[in-house]
Amino acid sequence: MKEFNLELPQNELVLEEAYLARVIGYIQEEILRNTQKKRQVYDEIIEYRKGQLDEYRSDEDKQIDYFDHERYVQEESFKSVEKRLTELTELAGTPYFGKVLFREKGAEEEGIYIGKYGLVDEESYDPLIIDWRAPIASLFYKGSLGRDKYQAPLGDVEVDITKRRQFLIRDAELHGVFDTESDVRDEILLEVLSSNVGKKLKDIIMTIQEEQDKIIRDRREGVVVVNGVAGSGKTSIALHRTAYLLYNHRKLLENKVLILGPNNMFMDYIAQVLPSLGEGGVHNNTFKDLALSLLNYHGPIFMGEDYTEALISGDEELMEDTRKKRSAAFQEALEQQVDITERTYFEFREIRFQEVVLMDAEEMERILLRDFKHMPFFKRAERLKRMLAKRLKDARDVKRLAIDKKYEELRKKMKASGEDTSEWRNMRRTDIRRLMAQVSLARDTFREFAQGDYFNAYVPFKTFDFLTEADIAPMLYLKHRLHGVKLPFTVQHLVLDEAQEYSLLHFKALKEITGCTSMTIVGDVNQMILAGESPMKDLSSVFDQVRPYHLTRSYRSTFEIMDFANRFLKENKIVPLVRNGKPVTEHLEVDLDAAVDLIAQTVENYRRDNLDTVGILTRDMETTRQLHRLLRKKINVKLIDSEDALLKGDLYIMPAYFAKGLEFDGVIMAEKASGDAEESLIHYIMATRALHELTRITFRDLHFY
Ligand SMILES: Nc1ncnc2c1ncn2[C@@H]1O[C@H](COP(=O)(O)OP(=O)(O)OP(=O)(O)O)[C@@H](O)[C@H]1O
Repeated sequence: MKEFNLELPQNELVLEEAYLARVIGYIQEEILRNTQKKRQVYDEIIEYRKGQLDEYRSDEDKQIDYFDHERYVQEESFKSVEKRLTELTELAGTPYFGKVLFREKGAEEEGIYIGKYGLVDEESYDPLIIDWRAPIASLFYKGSLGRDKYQAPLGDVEVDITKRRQFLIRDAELHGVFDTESDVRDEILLEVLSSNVGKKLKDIIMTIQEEQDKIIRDRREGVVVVNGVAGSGKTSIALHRTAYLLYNHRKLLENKVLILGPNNMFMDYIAQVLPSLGEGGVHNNTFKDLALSLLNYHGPIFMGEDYTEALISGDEELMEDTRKKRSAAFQEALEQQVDITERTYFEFREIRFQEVVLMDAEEMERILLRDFKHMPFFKRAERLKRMLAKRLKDARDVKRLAIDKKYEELRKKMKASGEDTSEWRNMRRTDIRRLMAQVSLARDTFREFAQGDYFNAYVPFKTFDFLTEADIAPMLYLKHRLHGVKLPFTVQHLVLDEAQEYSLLHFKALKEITGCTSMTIVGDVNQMILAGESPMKDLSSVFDQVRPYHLTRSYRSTFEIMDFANRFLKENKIVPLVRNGKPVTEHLEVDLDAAVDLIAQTVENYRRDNLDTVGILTRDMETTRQLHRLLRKKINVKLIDSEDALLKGDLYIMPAYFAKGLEFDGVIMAEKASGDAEESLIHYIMATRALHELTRITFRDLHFY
C-alpha cells in the first residue's frame, strides 16, 4: 500500500506508536478472552444438553421443549460473543482512523480515538476507541477547528476543538498520520477515491465529509430528504445514517428499519455496507416487490425492463399514462373513486330475517358512511357483516326458543292426554331444520359484504387492457384506502433510495401503510427515467418535519469525467472534487465494425491501466443485445438484461437505466449517433457511473443483423 509521510514531530510519533501498541495489545487479549468465553459457553451447552437428555430420556415433549429453549439461549450467547469476536478481529488490523483533541469549558484538554467499533479497557474504564457513531465522535467529522458542540444525551455540549488527526493503520501498523485543520480529506480521501471500486459499495467511515456527516447524524424524528448530484454519496449517507440510528436507538429500531431500492441488482450491490458496519436485522426490498406482495396481485403486469424500454423508446401513450398516474390530479381522482365506491358499492337497503328487520337502510348507510368513518371502507363493511351476523343469531335464538317452547307445551299436552309423542319429535326437527335454512338464506344476503374488491374500483383507471408499472402505486394506495393494508412487520424508520422516481402516491401510500414518521429519502432529480417534476423536491404536503438537503459535490468521478457529465445538465451542475484523471475520450459517428473494435480496444486499455470493473453502457436493450452479440466474439463480456441479474464478473454490458446507483472503474458509453437533446439525462446517468476513465463511442446508422 501507498506509504504516507509520518509528518509528526518525533516525540508525538513515539507517543502515537505507543498508544497503538497498547490498543493492539488490549485487543489481542480481548480476542483471547472472548475465544475462551465462546468455548466455555459451548462446553456448558453440551454438558447441560447431555444431562437433560439423560433425565428426560422417555419424555419426548420435554426434550423438544428443552431443545427449543436451549437453541434460543445458545443462539443468543453465541451471537453476541461471535459478533464481538468479528469486531475485535477487524479492530486488530485497523483499530482506529482518527483522533480529535478538544477542551470542554473549564476542563483539561482530552483526546479520543475514533474507530469502527468502540473499545473500553475494562480495568481502567478508559475508552480506548470510540465508535464512530457515538455522539462525541461527531467532533472528528466537523469542518474546522475551534468552538463547536456535540449532542450528548443531556443536551448539547460546547467544546473547543484543538486538533484533528488522521491515521492510516493497516495490519496493525501505522502507515500514515496527519493533522488536518479542515474537513477530513486531502490525501487520505484522494487515496480512497483513487482506488478501484470493487464489486460492492463500501463503507466510508474514515472519510465522511462534514456536509454528509450532518445528514447522517440528523435527528431520528421527521423526514430527511437528500437531493444530491450523482456520486455525492446519497446511498452511502442513507446506509451510514441507518447504522448511526440503529446504534443510538437500538431498542426502538432493531429489526424495524425498511430500506427500499429500485431493483434487486442494486439491493445486492449495497448489501455489504451495513454488515460491514456491524449491522444486520434490516428489511430490504424494492417498492415493486413489496407493493405486489401487499396487493396479492399475481396477474400479468407490464413492468421492469420492458416497461422502461417502452418509455425510453418514446411510446407516447405509455408516457402520457405514466405522467398522468404520477400527477396530483390523479391522486384527486382516486380519492373521488374512494368516495364513489363508498356510496355505491353496496345498496343501502333493509335486511330482514323473516318478519324481523335486522337493519334498516338508514342504519346501514350510517354505519358504512358515518359511524366508522375512521376505518377503511371494506373494514367497515366487515364490521357491518359481523353486526348483522350477531343480530341474525339473536333473532334465530328467539325463534329457536319459541320452537322449543311450542313443542314442550305440545309434549306436555299429549302426554297428559295419553297420546303418542313420537310424531312431535319429527315435527320439531323439521321446524328447526326449516329455521336453519332460513337463517342461512338470510346470511347469504350479506355474506359478500366482507369480500369487497379494490380491484373493481380501480378498473375505470386502467388505460390499457393490461396493467403497467405506473398502476402499482395507485392500486396500492386505493387498496389501502379501501381495505387498510398492513405490513407483516413494524417499521420505525423507512429509507428510500433513488426516490426521484417516486410519485406523490408512492410517498403517500408508504407513509400510510408503514405508519412511519421517521424517514431518510435520497435521490437525484436529474436522474429521472421519464423527465418531469419530481415530488421529492418538496414533500411538505405529504410529511411533517421535512428537512431538505441539497448536495452538489460529487466524490465518485475524476474532475475530467464530471466536467464532461456537466455538459448534460442545464442546472444544478456537479461541483467536482479536484481529483484529476485521464481526459474523456470521444469517438463520434464511426462505423459499427470500427465501434466494436474500439470498444474491445478500450476495454484492453482500461485493463492496462489497472481498472478492475468496466461497464459498457448503452441506451436501450436492443442495442445492448446486438452489441453483446458482436462483442462476445472478441471479449468475454457479461450481458445484463434483467434487473434481477447478479453482478458477477468485472466486465458488463447493460442499458443505462440498469446502471443507476451502480459504479464502475471505467465506463464506455456506446450508442447510436442521434444527437437527440431529450437523451441528455440518460447521458448524464451513463457518464456519472465512471470513477476513473470514460470513453464515449457513437456509431452511425446501425443495421444490426
Ligand atoms: N466521504 C466519502 N469518502 C469516500 N468515498 C466516498 C465519500 N462519499 C462518497 N464516496 C464514494 O463515492 C461513490 C458514490 O457514492 P454513492 O453511490 O453513495 O453516491 P450516490 O449519490 O448515491 O450516487 P448515484 O446518484 O450515482 O446513485 C462511492 O464509491 C462512495 O464510496
